[in-house]
Amino acid sequence: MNSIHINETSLQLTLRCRPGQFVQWLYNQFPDFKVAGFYDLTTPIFMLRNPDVIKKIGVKDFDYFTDHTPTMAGTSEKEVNGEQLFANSLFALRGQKWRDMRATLSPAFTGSKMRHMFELVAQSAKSTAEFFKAEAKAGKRLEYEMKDTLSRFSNDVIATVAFGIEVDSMRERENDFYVKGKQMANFQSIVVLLKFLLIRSAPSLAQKLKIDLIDKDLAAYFKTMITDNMKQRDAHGIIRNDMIHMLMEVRKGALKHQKEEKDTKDAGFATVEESTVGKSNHSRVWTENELIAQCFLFFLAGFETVSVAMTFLAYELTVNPDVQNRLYAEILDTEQALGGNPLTYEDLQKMEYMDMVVSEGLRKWPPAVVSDRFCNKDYMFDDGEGTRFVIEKGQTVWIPTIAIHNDPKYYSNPEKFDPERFNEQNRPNINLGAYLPFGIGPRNCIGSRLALMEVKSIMYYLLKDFSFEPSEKTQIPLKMAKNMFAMQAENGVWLELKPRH
Ligand code: HEM
Repeated sequence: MNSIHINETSLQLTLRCRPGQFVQWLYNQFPDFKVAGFYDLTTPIFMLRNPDVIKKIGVKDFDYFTDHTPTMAGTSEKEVNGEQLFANSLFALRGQKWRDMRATLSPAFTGSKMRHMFELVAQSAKSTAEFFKAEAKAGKRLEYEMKDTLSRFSNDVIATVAFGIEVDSMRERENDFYVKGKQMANFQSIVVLLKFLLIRSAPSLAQKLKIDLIDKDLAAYFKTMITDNMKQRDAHGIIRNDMIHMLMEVRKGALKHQKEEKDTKDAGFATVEESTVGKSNHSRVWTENELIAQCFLFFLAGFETVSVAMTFLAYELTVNPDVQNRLYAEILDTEQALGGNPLTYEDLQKMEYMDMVVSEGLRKWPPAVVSDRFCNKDYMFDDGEGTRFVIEKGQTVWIPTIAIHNDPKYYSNPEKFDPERFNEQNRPNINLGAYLPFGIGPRNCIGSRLALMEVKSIMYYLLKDFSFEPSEKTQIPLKMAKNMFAMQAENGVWLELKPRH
């Protein structure tokens, strides 16, 4: 192992750099090493540079690396007070409490639950396409910045799926849910950055002050929405196939994995199989706040990531018209086979080229550029080839997803957008330690099936009626903006939707 000393915190560096570039720069410093170390001032961080090492730490030796680094939450279960939202969310929870929450929520994200939720997602996708059709009919030119446009769609999906309300952010552009949601997801605001730094540098003080990354007033707004919604449903016996319904089932102890549930790759190649942790039993009873905290996380985890995935995919389809045409042909075939019936979750899953295209989009532009793990007991790293050293309890390891996805060692000509990497013949050759859009092991993204369903649905409904074309504002090739948390194009991703009929 070799190491490098960075005289700025990684926070400072990422503020000045483009996030993907920063990770790739670090990764490229040590091309011959499986693990490289760097110091974030005095804190050592181990960067895992090898797919087999990533699988070992992420899956086989998961018990040493169950949690994320406590930069945003207390360091122990006792330190997280019941009222905090982010700290009680699945992403931030630690140890046994995380295991219990994962097992509680896992049955809500299976293929069969997604099948039920599909209608809500498809409704939002259809409504978005209808909006563009109406604009075209009114004689308007359909030139849009896609991040803004598609984040309105992903906002409406989270509103309907996680908060149980219907909003229309394409037509009512400044609706409360969208405006407040955007504020909540804005991790670049100076207040959030200061809170982040305080939690990170003085966790005990942050704990005493009950600091939470989520703003109090915004939290109150969304919390009231959820509790009112639950009361209405209780009072009137309303059942709606969404996350609130699932959480109400959790309260009754009625949400369980179905025995016959098939899991592997059912929603697409990029999904990660749920581990035994997610399928285990526990007897913990959750408070209302602990359950509501999960809806907030679904918003934070699903809003930006899904918008980024869709935006960069739209760009690639625009600059690769041959891929777009082939995908359109598959959409037409699917529509014809439907014979006038509405698209179902199963139909979407059957679209093989769509899955190849989405998998390649997530390879080239992974919305989560890096994943981390926190070592919870001393770990002897041994690659069996002479490299042995201890990763101490309290130290952090990084999985540099974007760098691995763009390393020619694993993907030849990585700059090329080539869905054929994921065709039936090539799929078995992909090392799963080198394809990590939704992370790895038991701590992988619980929402991957929902995310893929969103991306595929919107692409289906938009491409059915419009082609994606470059406009004068399209920046080719794209340049990335200096943005600490998000993958963002410098001038946005502009393109034109041209009506097909
Ligand atoms: C394309 C979209 C998305 C991408 C690329 C993405 C990626 C990720 C990644 C990389 C992780 C960390 C995994 C690890 O460390 O191994 C994660 C965790 C998580 N994601 Fe996603 N995600 C997406 C969409 C969503 C959606 C729609 C939801 C919502 C419901 C969601 C909910 C979560 C949650 C709750 C966690 C924490 C899981 C845990 O700690 O047990 N994500 N996601």
